[in-house]
Amino acid sequence: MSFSAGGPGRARTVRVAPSLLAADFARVGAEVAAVEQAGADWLHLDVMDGHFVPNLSFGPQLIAACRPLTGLPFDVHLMIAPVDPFIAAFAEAGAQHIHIHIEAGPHAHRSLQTIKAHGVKAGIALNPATPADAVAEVMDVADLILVMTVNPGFGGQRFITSQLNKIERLRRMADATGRDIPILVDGGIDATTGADCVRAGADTLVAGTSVFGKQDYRAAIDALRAPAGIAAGG
Ligand SMILES: O=C(CO)[C@H](O)[C@H](O)COP(=O)(O)O
Repeated sequence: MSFSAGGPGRARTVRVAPSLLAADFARVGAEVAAVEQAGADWLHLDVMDGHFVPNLSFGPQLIAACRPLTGLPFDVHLMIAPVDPFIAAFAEAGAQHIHIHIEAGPHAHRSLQTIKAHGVKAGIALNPATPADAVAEVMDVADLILVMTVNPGFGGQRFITSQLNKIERLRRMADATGRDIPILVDGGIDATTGADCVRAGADTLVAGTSVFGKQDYRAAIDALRAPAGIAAGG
């Protein structure tokens, strides 16, 4: 079946953003280069603090070390609280996008403004238990929306189907702004769940296991894009 990404009546480009969390950390530079060669659109970088989420990953030093290795936009997902003291460090490390969680508080609107003041696109992320309406009052400053389709903290989890309705609602809210606001989905994304998300209104598929867990990264990225029948994004 072929369909337009981004919901009914809207033709959008589908992007694939491999999540470095699932890469071989002993070969991180080579992994970054490999997904760029394989046709990734963005590189997704998951930062975890062991407090906002029950896991640790990496910080701005690793992101800065990867920055010279690739031309891919760095899509940095901060699963940390508090967030404000660290925004400058991630901007300076070379992020093109920084997502913060609406649940991380306490002043998400200010945090998004701070990200933008650094010349970086500001994304708002929602956990699965958080309703779409929770981000209504930050839509004026959000450049991107990141819908967690698993509970954050770990790769390799099962996609939570109830998030599809939320993606539809968020697509309507994003379109109502009159601005082009990408909607990312993150967690348990493969060719099947990714296609469901694109039908619901998402346009950017964050994928860890379904890219780095495969032998052939190009085939994996192509398989994620294929159900939408749409070419690589910008
Ligand atoms: O944010 C994340 C976890 O908090 C990861 O980006 C996400 O889980 C992707 O991993 P996978 O595709 O393996 O589910």
